[in-house]
Amino acid sequence: MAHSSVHKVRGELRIHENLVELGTDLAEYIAELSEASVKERGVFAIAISGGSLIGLMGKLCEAPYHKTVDWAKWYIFWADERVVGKTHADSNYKLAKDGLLSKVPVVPSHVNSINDSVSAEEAADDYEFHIRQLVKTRTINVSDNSDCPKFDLVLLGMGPDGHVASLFPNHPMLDEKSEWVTFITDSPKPPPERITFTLPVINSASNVAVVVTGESKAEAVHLAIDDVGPDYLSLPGRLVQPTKGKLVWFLDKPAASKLDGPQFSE
Ligand SMILES: O=C(O)[C@H](O)[C@@H](O)[C@H](O)[C@H](O)COP(=O)(O)O
Repeated sequence: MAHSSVHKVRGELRIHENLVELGTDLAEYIAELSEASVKERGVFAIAISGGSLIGLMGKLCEAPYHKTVDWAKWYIFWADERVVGKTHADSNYKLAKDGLLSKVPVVPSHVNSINDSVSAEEAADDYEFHIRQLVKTRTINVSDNSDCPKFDLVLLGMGPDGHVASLFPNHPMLDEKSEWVTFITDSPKPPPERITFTLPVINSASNVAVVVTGESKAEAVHLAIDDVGPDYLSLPGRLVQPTKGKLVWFLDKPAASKLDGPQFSE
C-alpha cells in the first residue's frame, strides 16, 4: 500500500512499497493528467527526462492505458537530453522511443526531439526556438505570470547528487533566469554534453513529478524535501518549486528511508 502525504512546503509525497506499485501509480497519474489536459486544452504537452524514469513509465504501454490514453493528443518534449545522435545508446530520445514511444500510437510529428547534428549550444538555442513557436500556437500553454512555457507535465528523475534534468549542483546554470533551454559541456554525469530546461521553465509547469527510487538517492531526497537549513537551499532537487503548479514526489521506500517523518500531515 502506498503512503501518501502532503508535505508542508514540498508538495505531495507518494511513497511506495515497491517499484511495481510505483509504476502503477505513476501510469495512473500521467493518464489522469493527460485526460484532464486534453479535455481542457485539446492537447497534452509533456516533457520527460532520461534515466530509470522511462522504465518506470512502462505500464502506460499496457492495458488499459495503451487504449484509453488519447495518444494522438500528446506532444512530447525532453526536459533534458544528451547531445548525441538519436541512435546512440546514451540518447534520451532513443531510450524513450525504445521503451515507450514505439509501443503506443503517438503521432511522429508530435515527438519534439533535439537537433542532434549541431553543438550543444546550438541544440539548446534551436530547441528553445522550437518551443517558442509552439507556445505561440498554444500547443504548449503559457505561464500566467511570465512569458514562460507552461507544460502540462514535466517528469524528472533525481541523481544521488540531487541533480534534476541536467541541472547539476553548484553550476551557474542554476541561476539562469532568461533562457528557457540551456546547455552544459562538462556534465559530471556522462555524457558531458547536454541540453536542459532551466528552472524557470520547470517551475512554470502545471504539474511537476519527481520520480526517485533506490537507497543511493535517500540522502538527496532528504536534502531536497526536509527542512535541512540554508546549506542545501541550492540543491537542484530543492529548487524544483512550481510557482503555481502542483509538485508530486514518487518515491520507493529505500529512497524515502532518510526522510524526517513527523512533519508530514496525512
Ligand atoms: O539524462 C539524464 O541523465 C537524466 O535526465 C537525469 O536527470 C536523470 O533523470 C537522473 O540522473 C536520474 O537518473 P536515474 O533515475 O537513472 O538515476
